[in-house]
Amino acid sequence: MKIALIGYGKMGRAIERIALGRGHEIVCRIDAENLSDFDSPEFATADVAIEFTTPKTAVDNYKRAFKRGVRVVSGTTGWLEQAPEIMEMCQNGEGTLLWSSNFSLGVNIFFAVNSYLASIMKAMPQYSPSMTEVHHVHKLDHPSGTAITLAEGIIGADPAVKGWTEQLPAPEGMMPITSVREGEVPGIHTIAWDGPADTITIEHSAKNRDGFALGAVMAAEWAAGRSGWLTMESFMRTIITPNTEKE
Ligand SMILES: NC(=O)C1=CN([C@@H]2O[C@H](COP(=O)(O)OP(=O)(O)OC[C@H]3O[C@@H](n4cnc5c(N)ncnc54)[C@H](OP(=O)(O)O)[C@@H]3O)[C@@H](O)[C@H]2O)C=CC1
Ligand SMILES: O=C(O)C1=N[C@H](C(=O)O)C[C@H](O)C1
Repeated sequence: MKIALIGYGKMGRAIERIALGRGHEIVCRIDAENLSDFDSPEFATADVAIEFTTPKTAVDNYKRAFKRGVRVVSGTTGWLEQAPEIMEMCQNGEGTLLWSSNFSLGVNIFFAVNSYLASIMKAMPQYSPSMTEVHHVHKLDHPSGTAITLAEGIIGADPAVKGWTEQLPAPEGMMPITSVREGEVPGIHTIAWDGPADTITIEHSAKNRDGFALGAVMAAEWAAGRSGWLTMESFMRTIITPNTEKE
């Protein structure tokens, strides 16, 4: 598969290493200094562009790729207020995007465990949830995209949790999310359901960026040949329950 990289930072480089190891070809590397390469013939040959840049640049990058007819797999976080516009473009046939707040297969399993736990806790009003995420000091957004996805999983499964907040103490019915930035931590997400007699805690801790990069390349392999608004849930179903994908 021919891959264009948009963003050649920590994730772009990890993805390049994993993609080459899986036999793919990198046809183009676009970073902040060479945005004109979106117009290059090499970029247009890509089966898929993998985009990991910044909250402020992701949406423009999607639109530039869509104009060249190149589908995008993106993990950039912090741009979701513009998601309805991009989703509509994809649903109208103007582009293809698979976005996920976290491409790690382990985190995607954790998403399912989190929603399942929340669906059980719906019957246990004596427990209330809170979340902490820890990342490296270079991270531009908070809370992390993964924390927002986890919060949405809890809110969708337990009607007693009305929303999430970064405010402490949290208003009644709101789940607090605390963001910690320290050193070079790749990413830790912890959810605690606290009750009067005990606390139930689940946690995902990334050891490095390889899990994110491998998941992004595998998702790109799946996305090549598909079009529209693609989801990580659909891709994960092909791994977890391989013969039941509905499309
Ligand atoms: N979904 C997931 O699984 C994961 C998501 N992420 C997210 O991915 C994003 C990137 O993370 P990471 O690689 O660690 O960040 P880095 O800062 O290491 O890399 C970002 C790169 O994007 C470049 N860049 C900036 N503006 C543009 C632009 N307009 N077009 C192309 N490239 C540009 C930067 O160049 P320069 O430095 O010159 O400005 C930099 O090289 C973040 O939003 C992060 O939260 C991270 C890990 C996993
Ligand atoms: O910025 C990062 O590094 C990460 N960002 C993603 C997020 O915001 O959830 C995913 C991962 O936790 C690493």
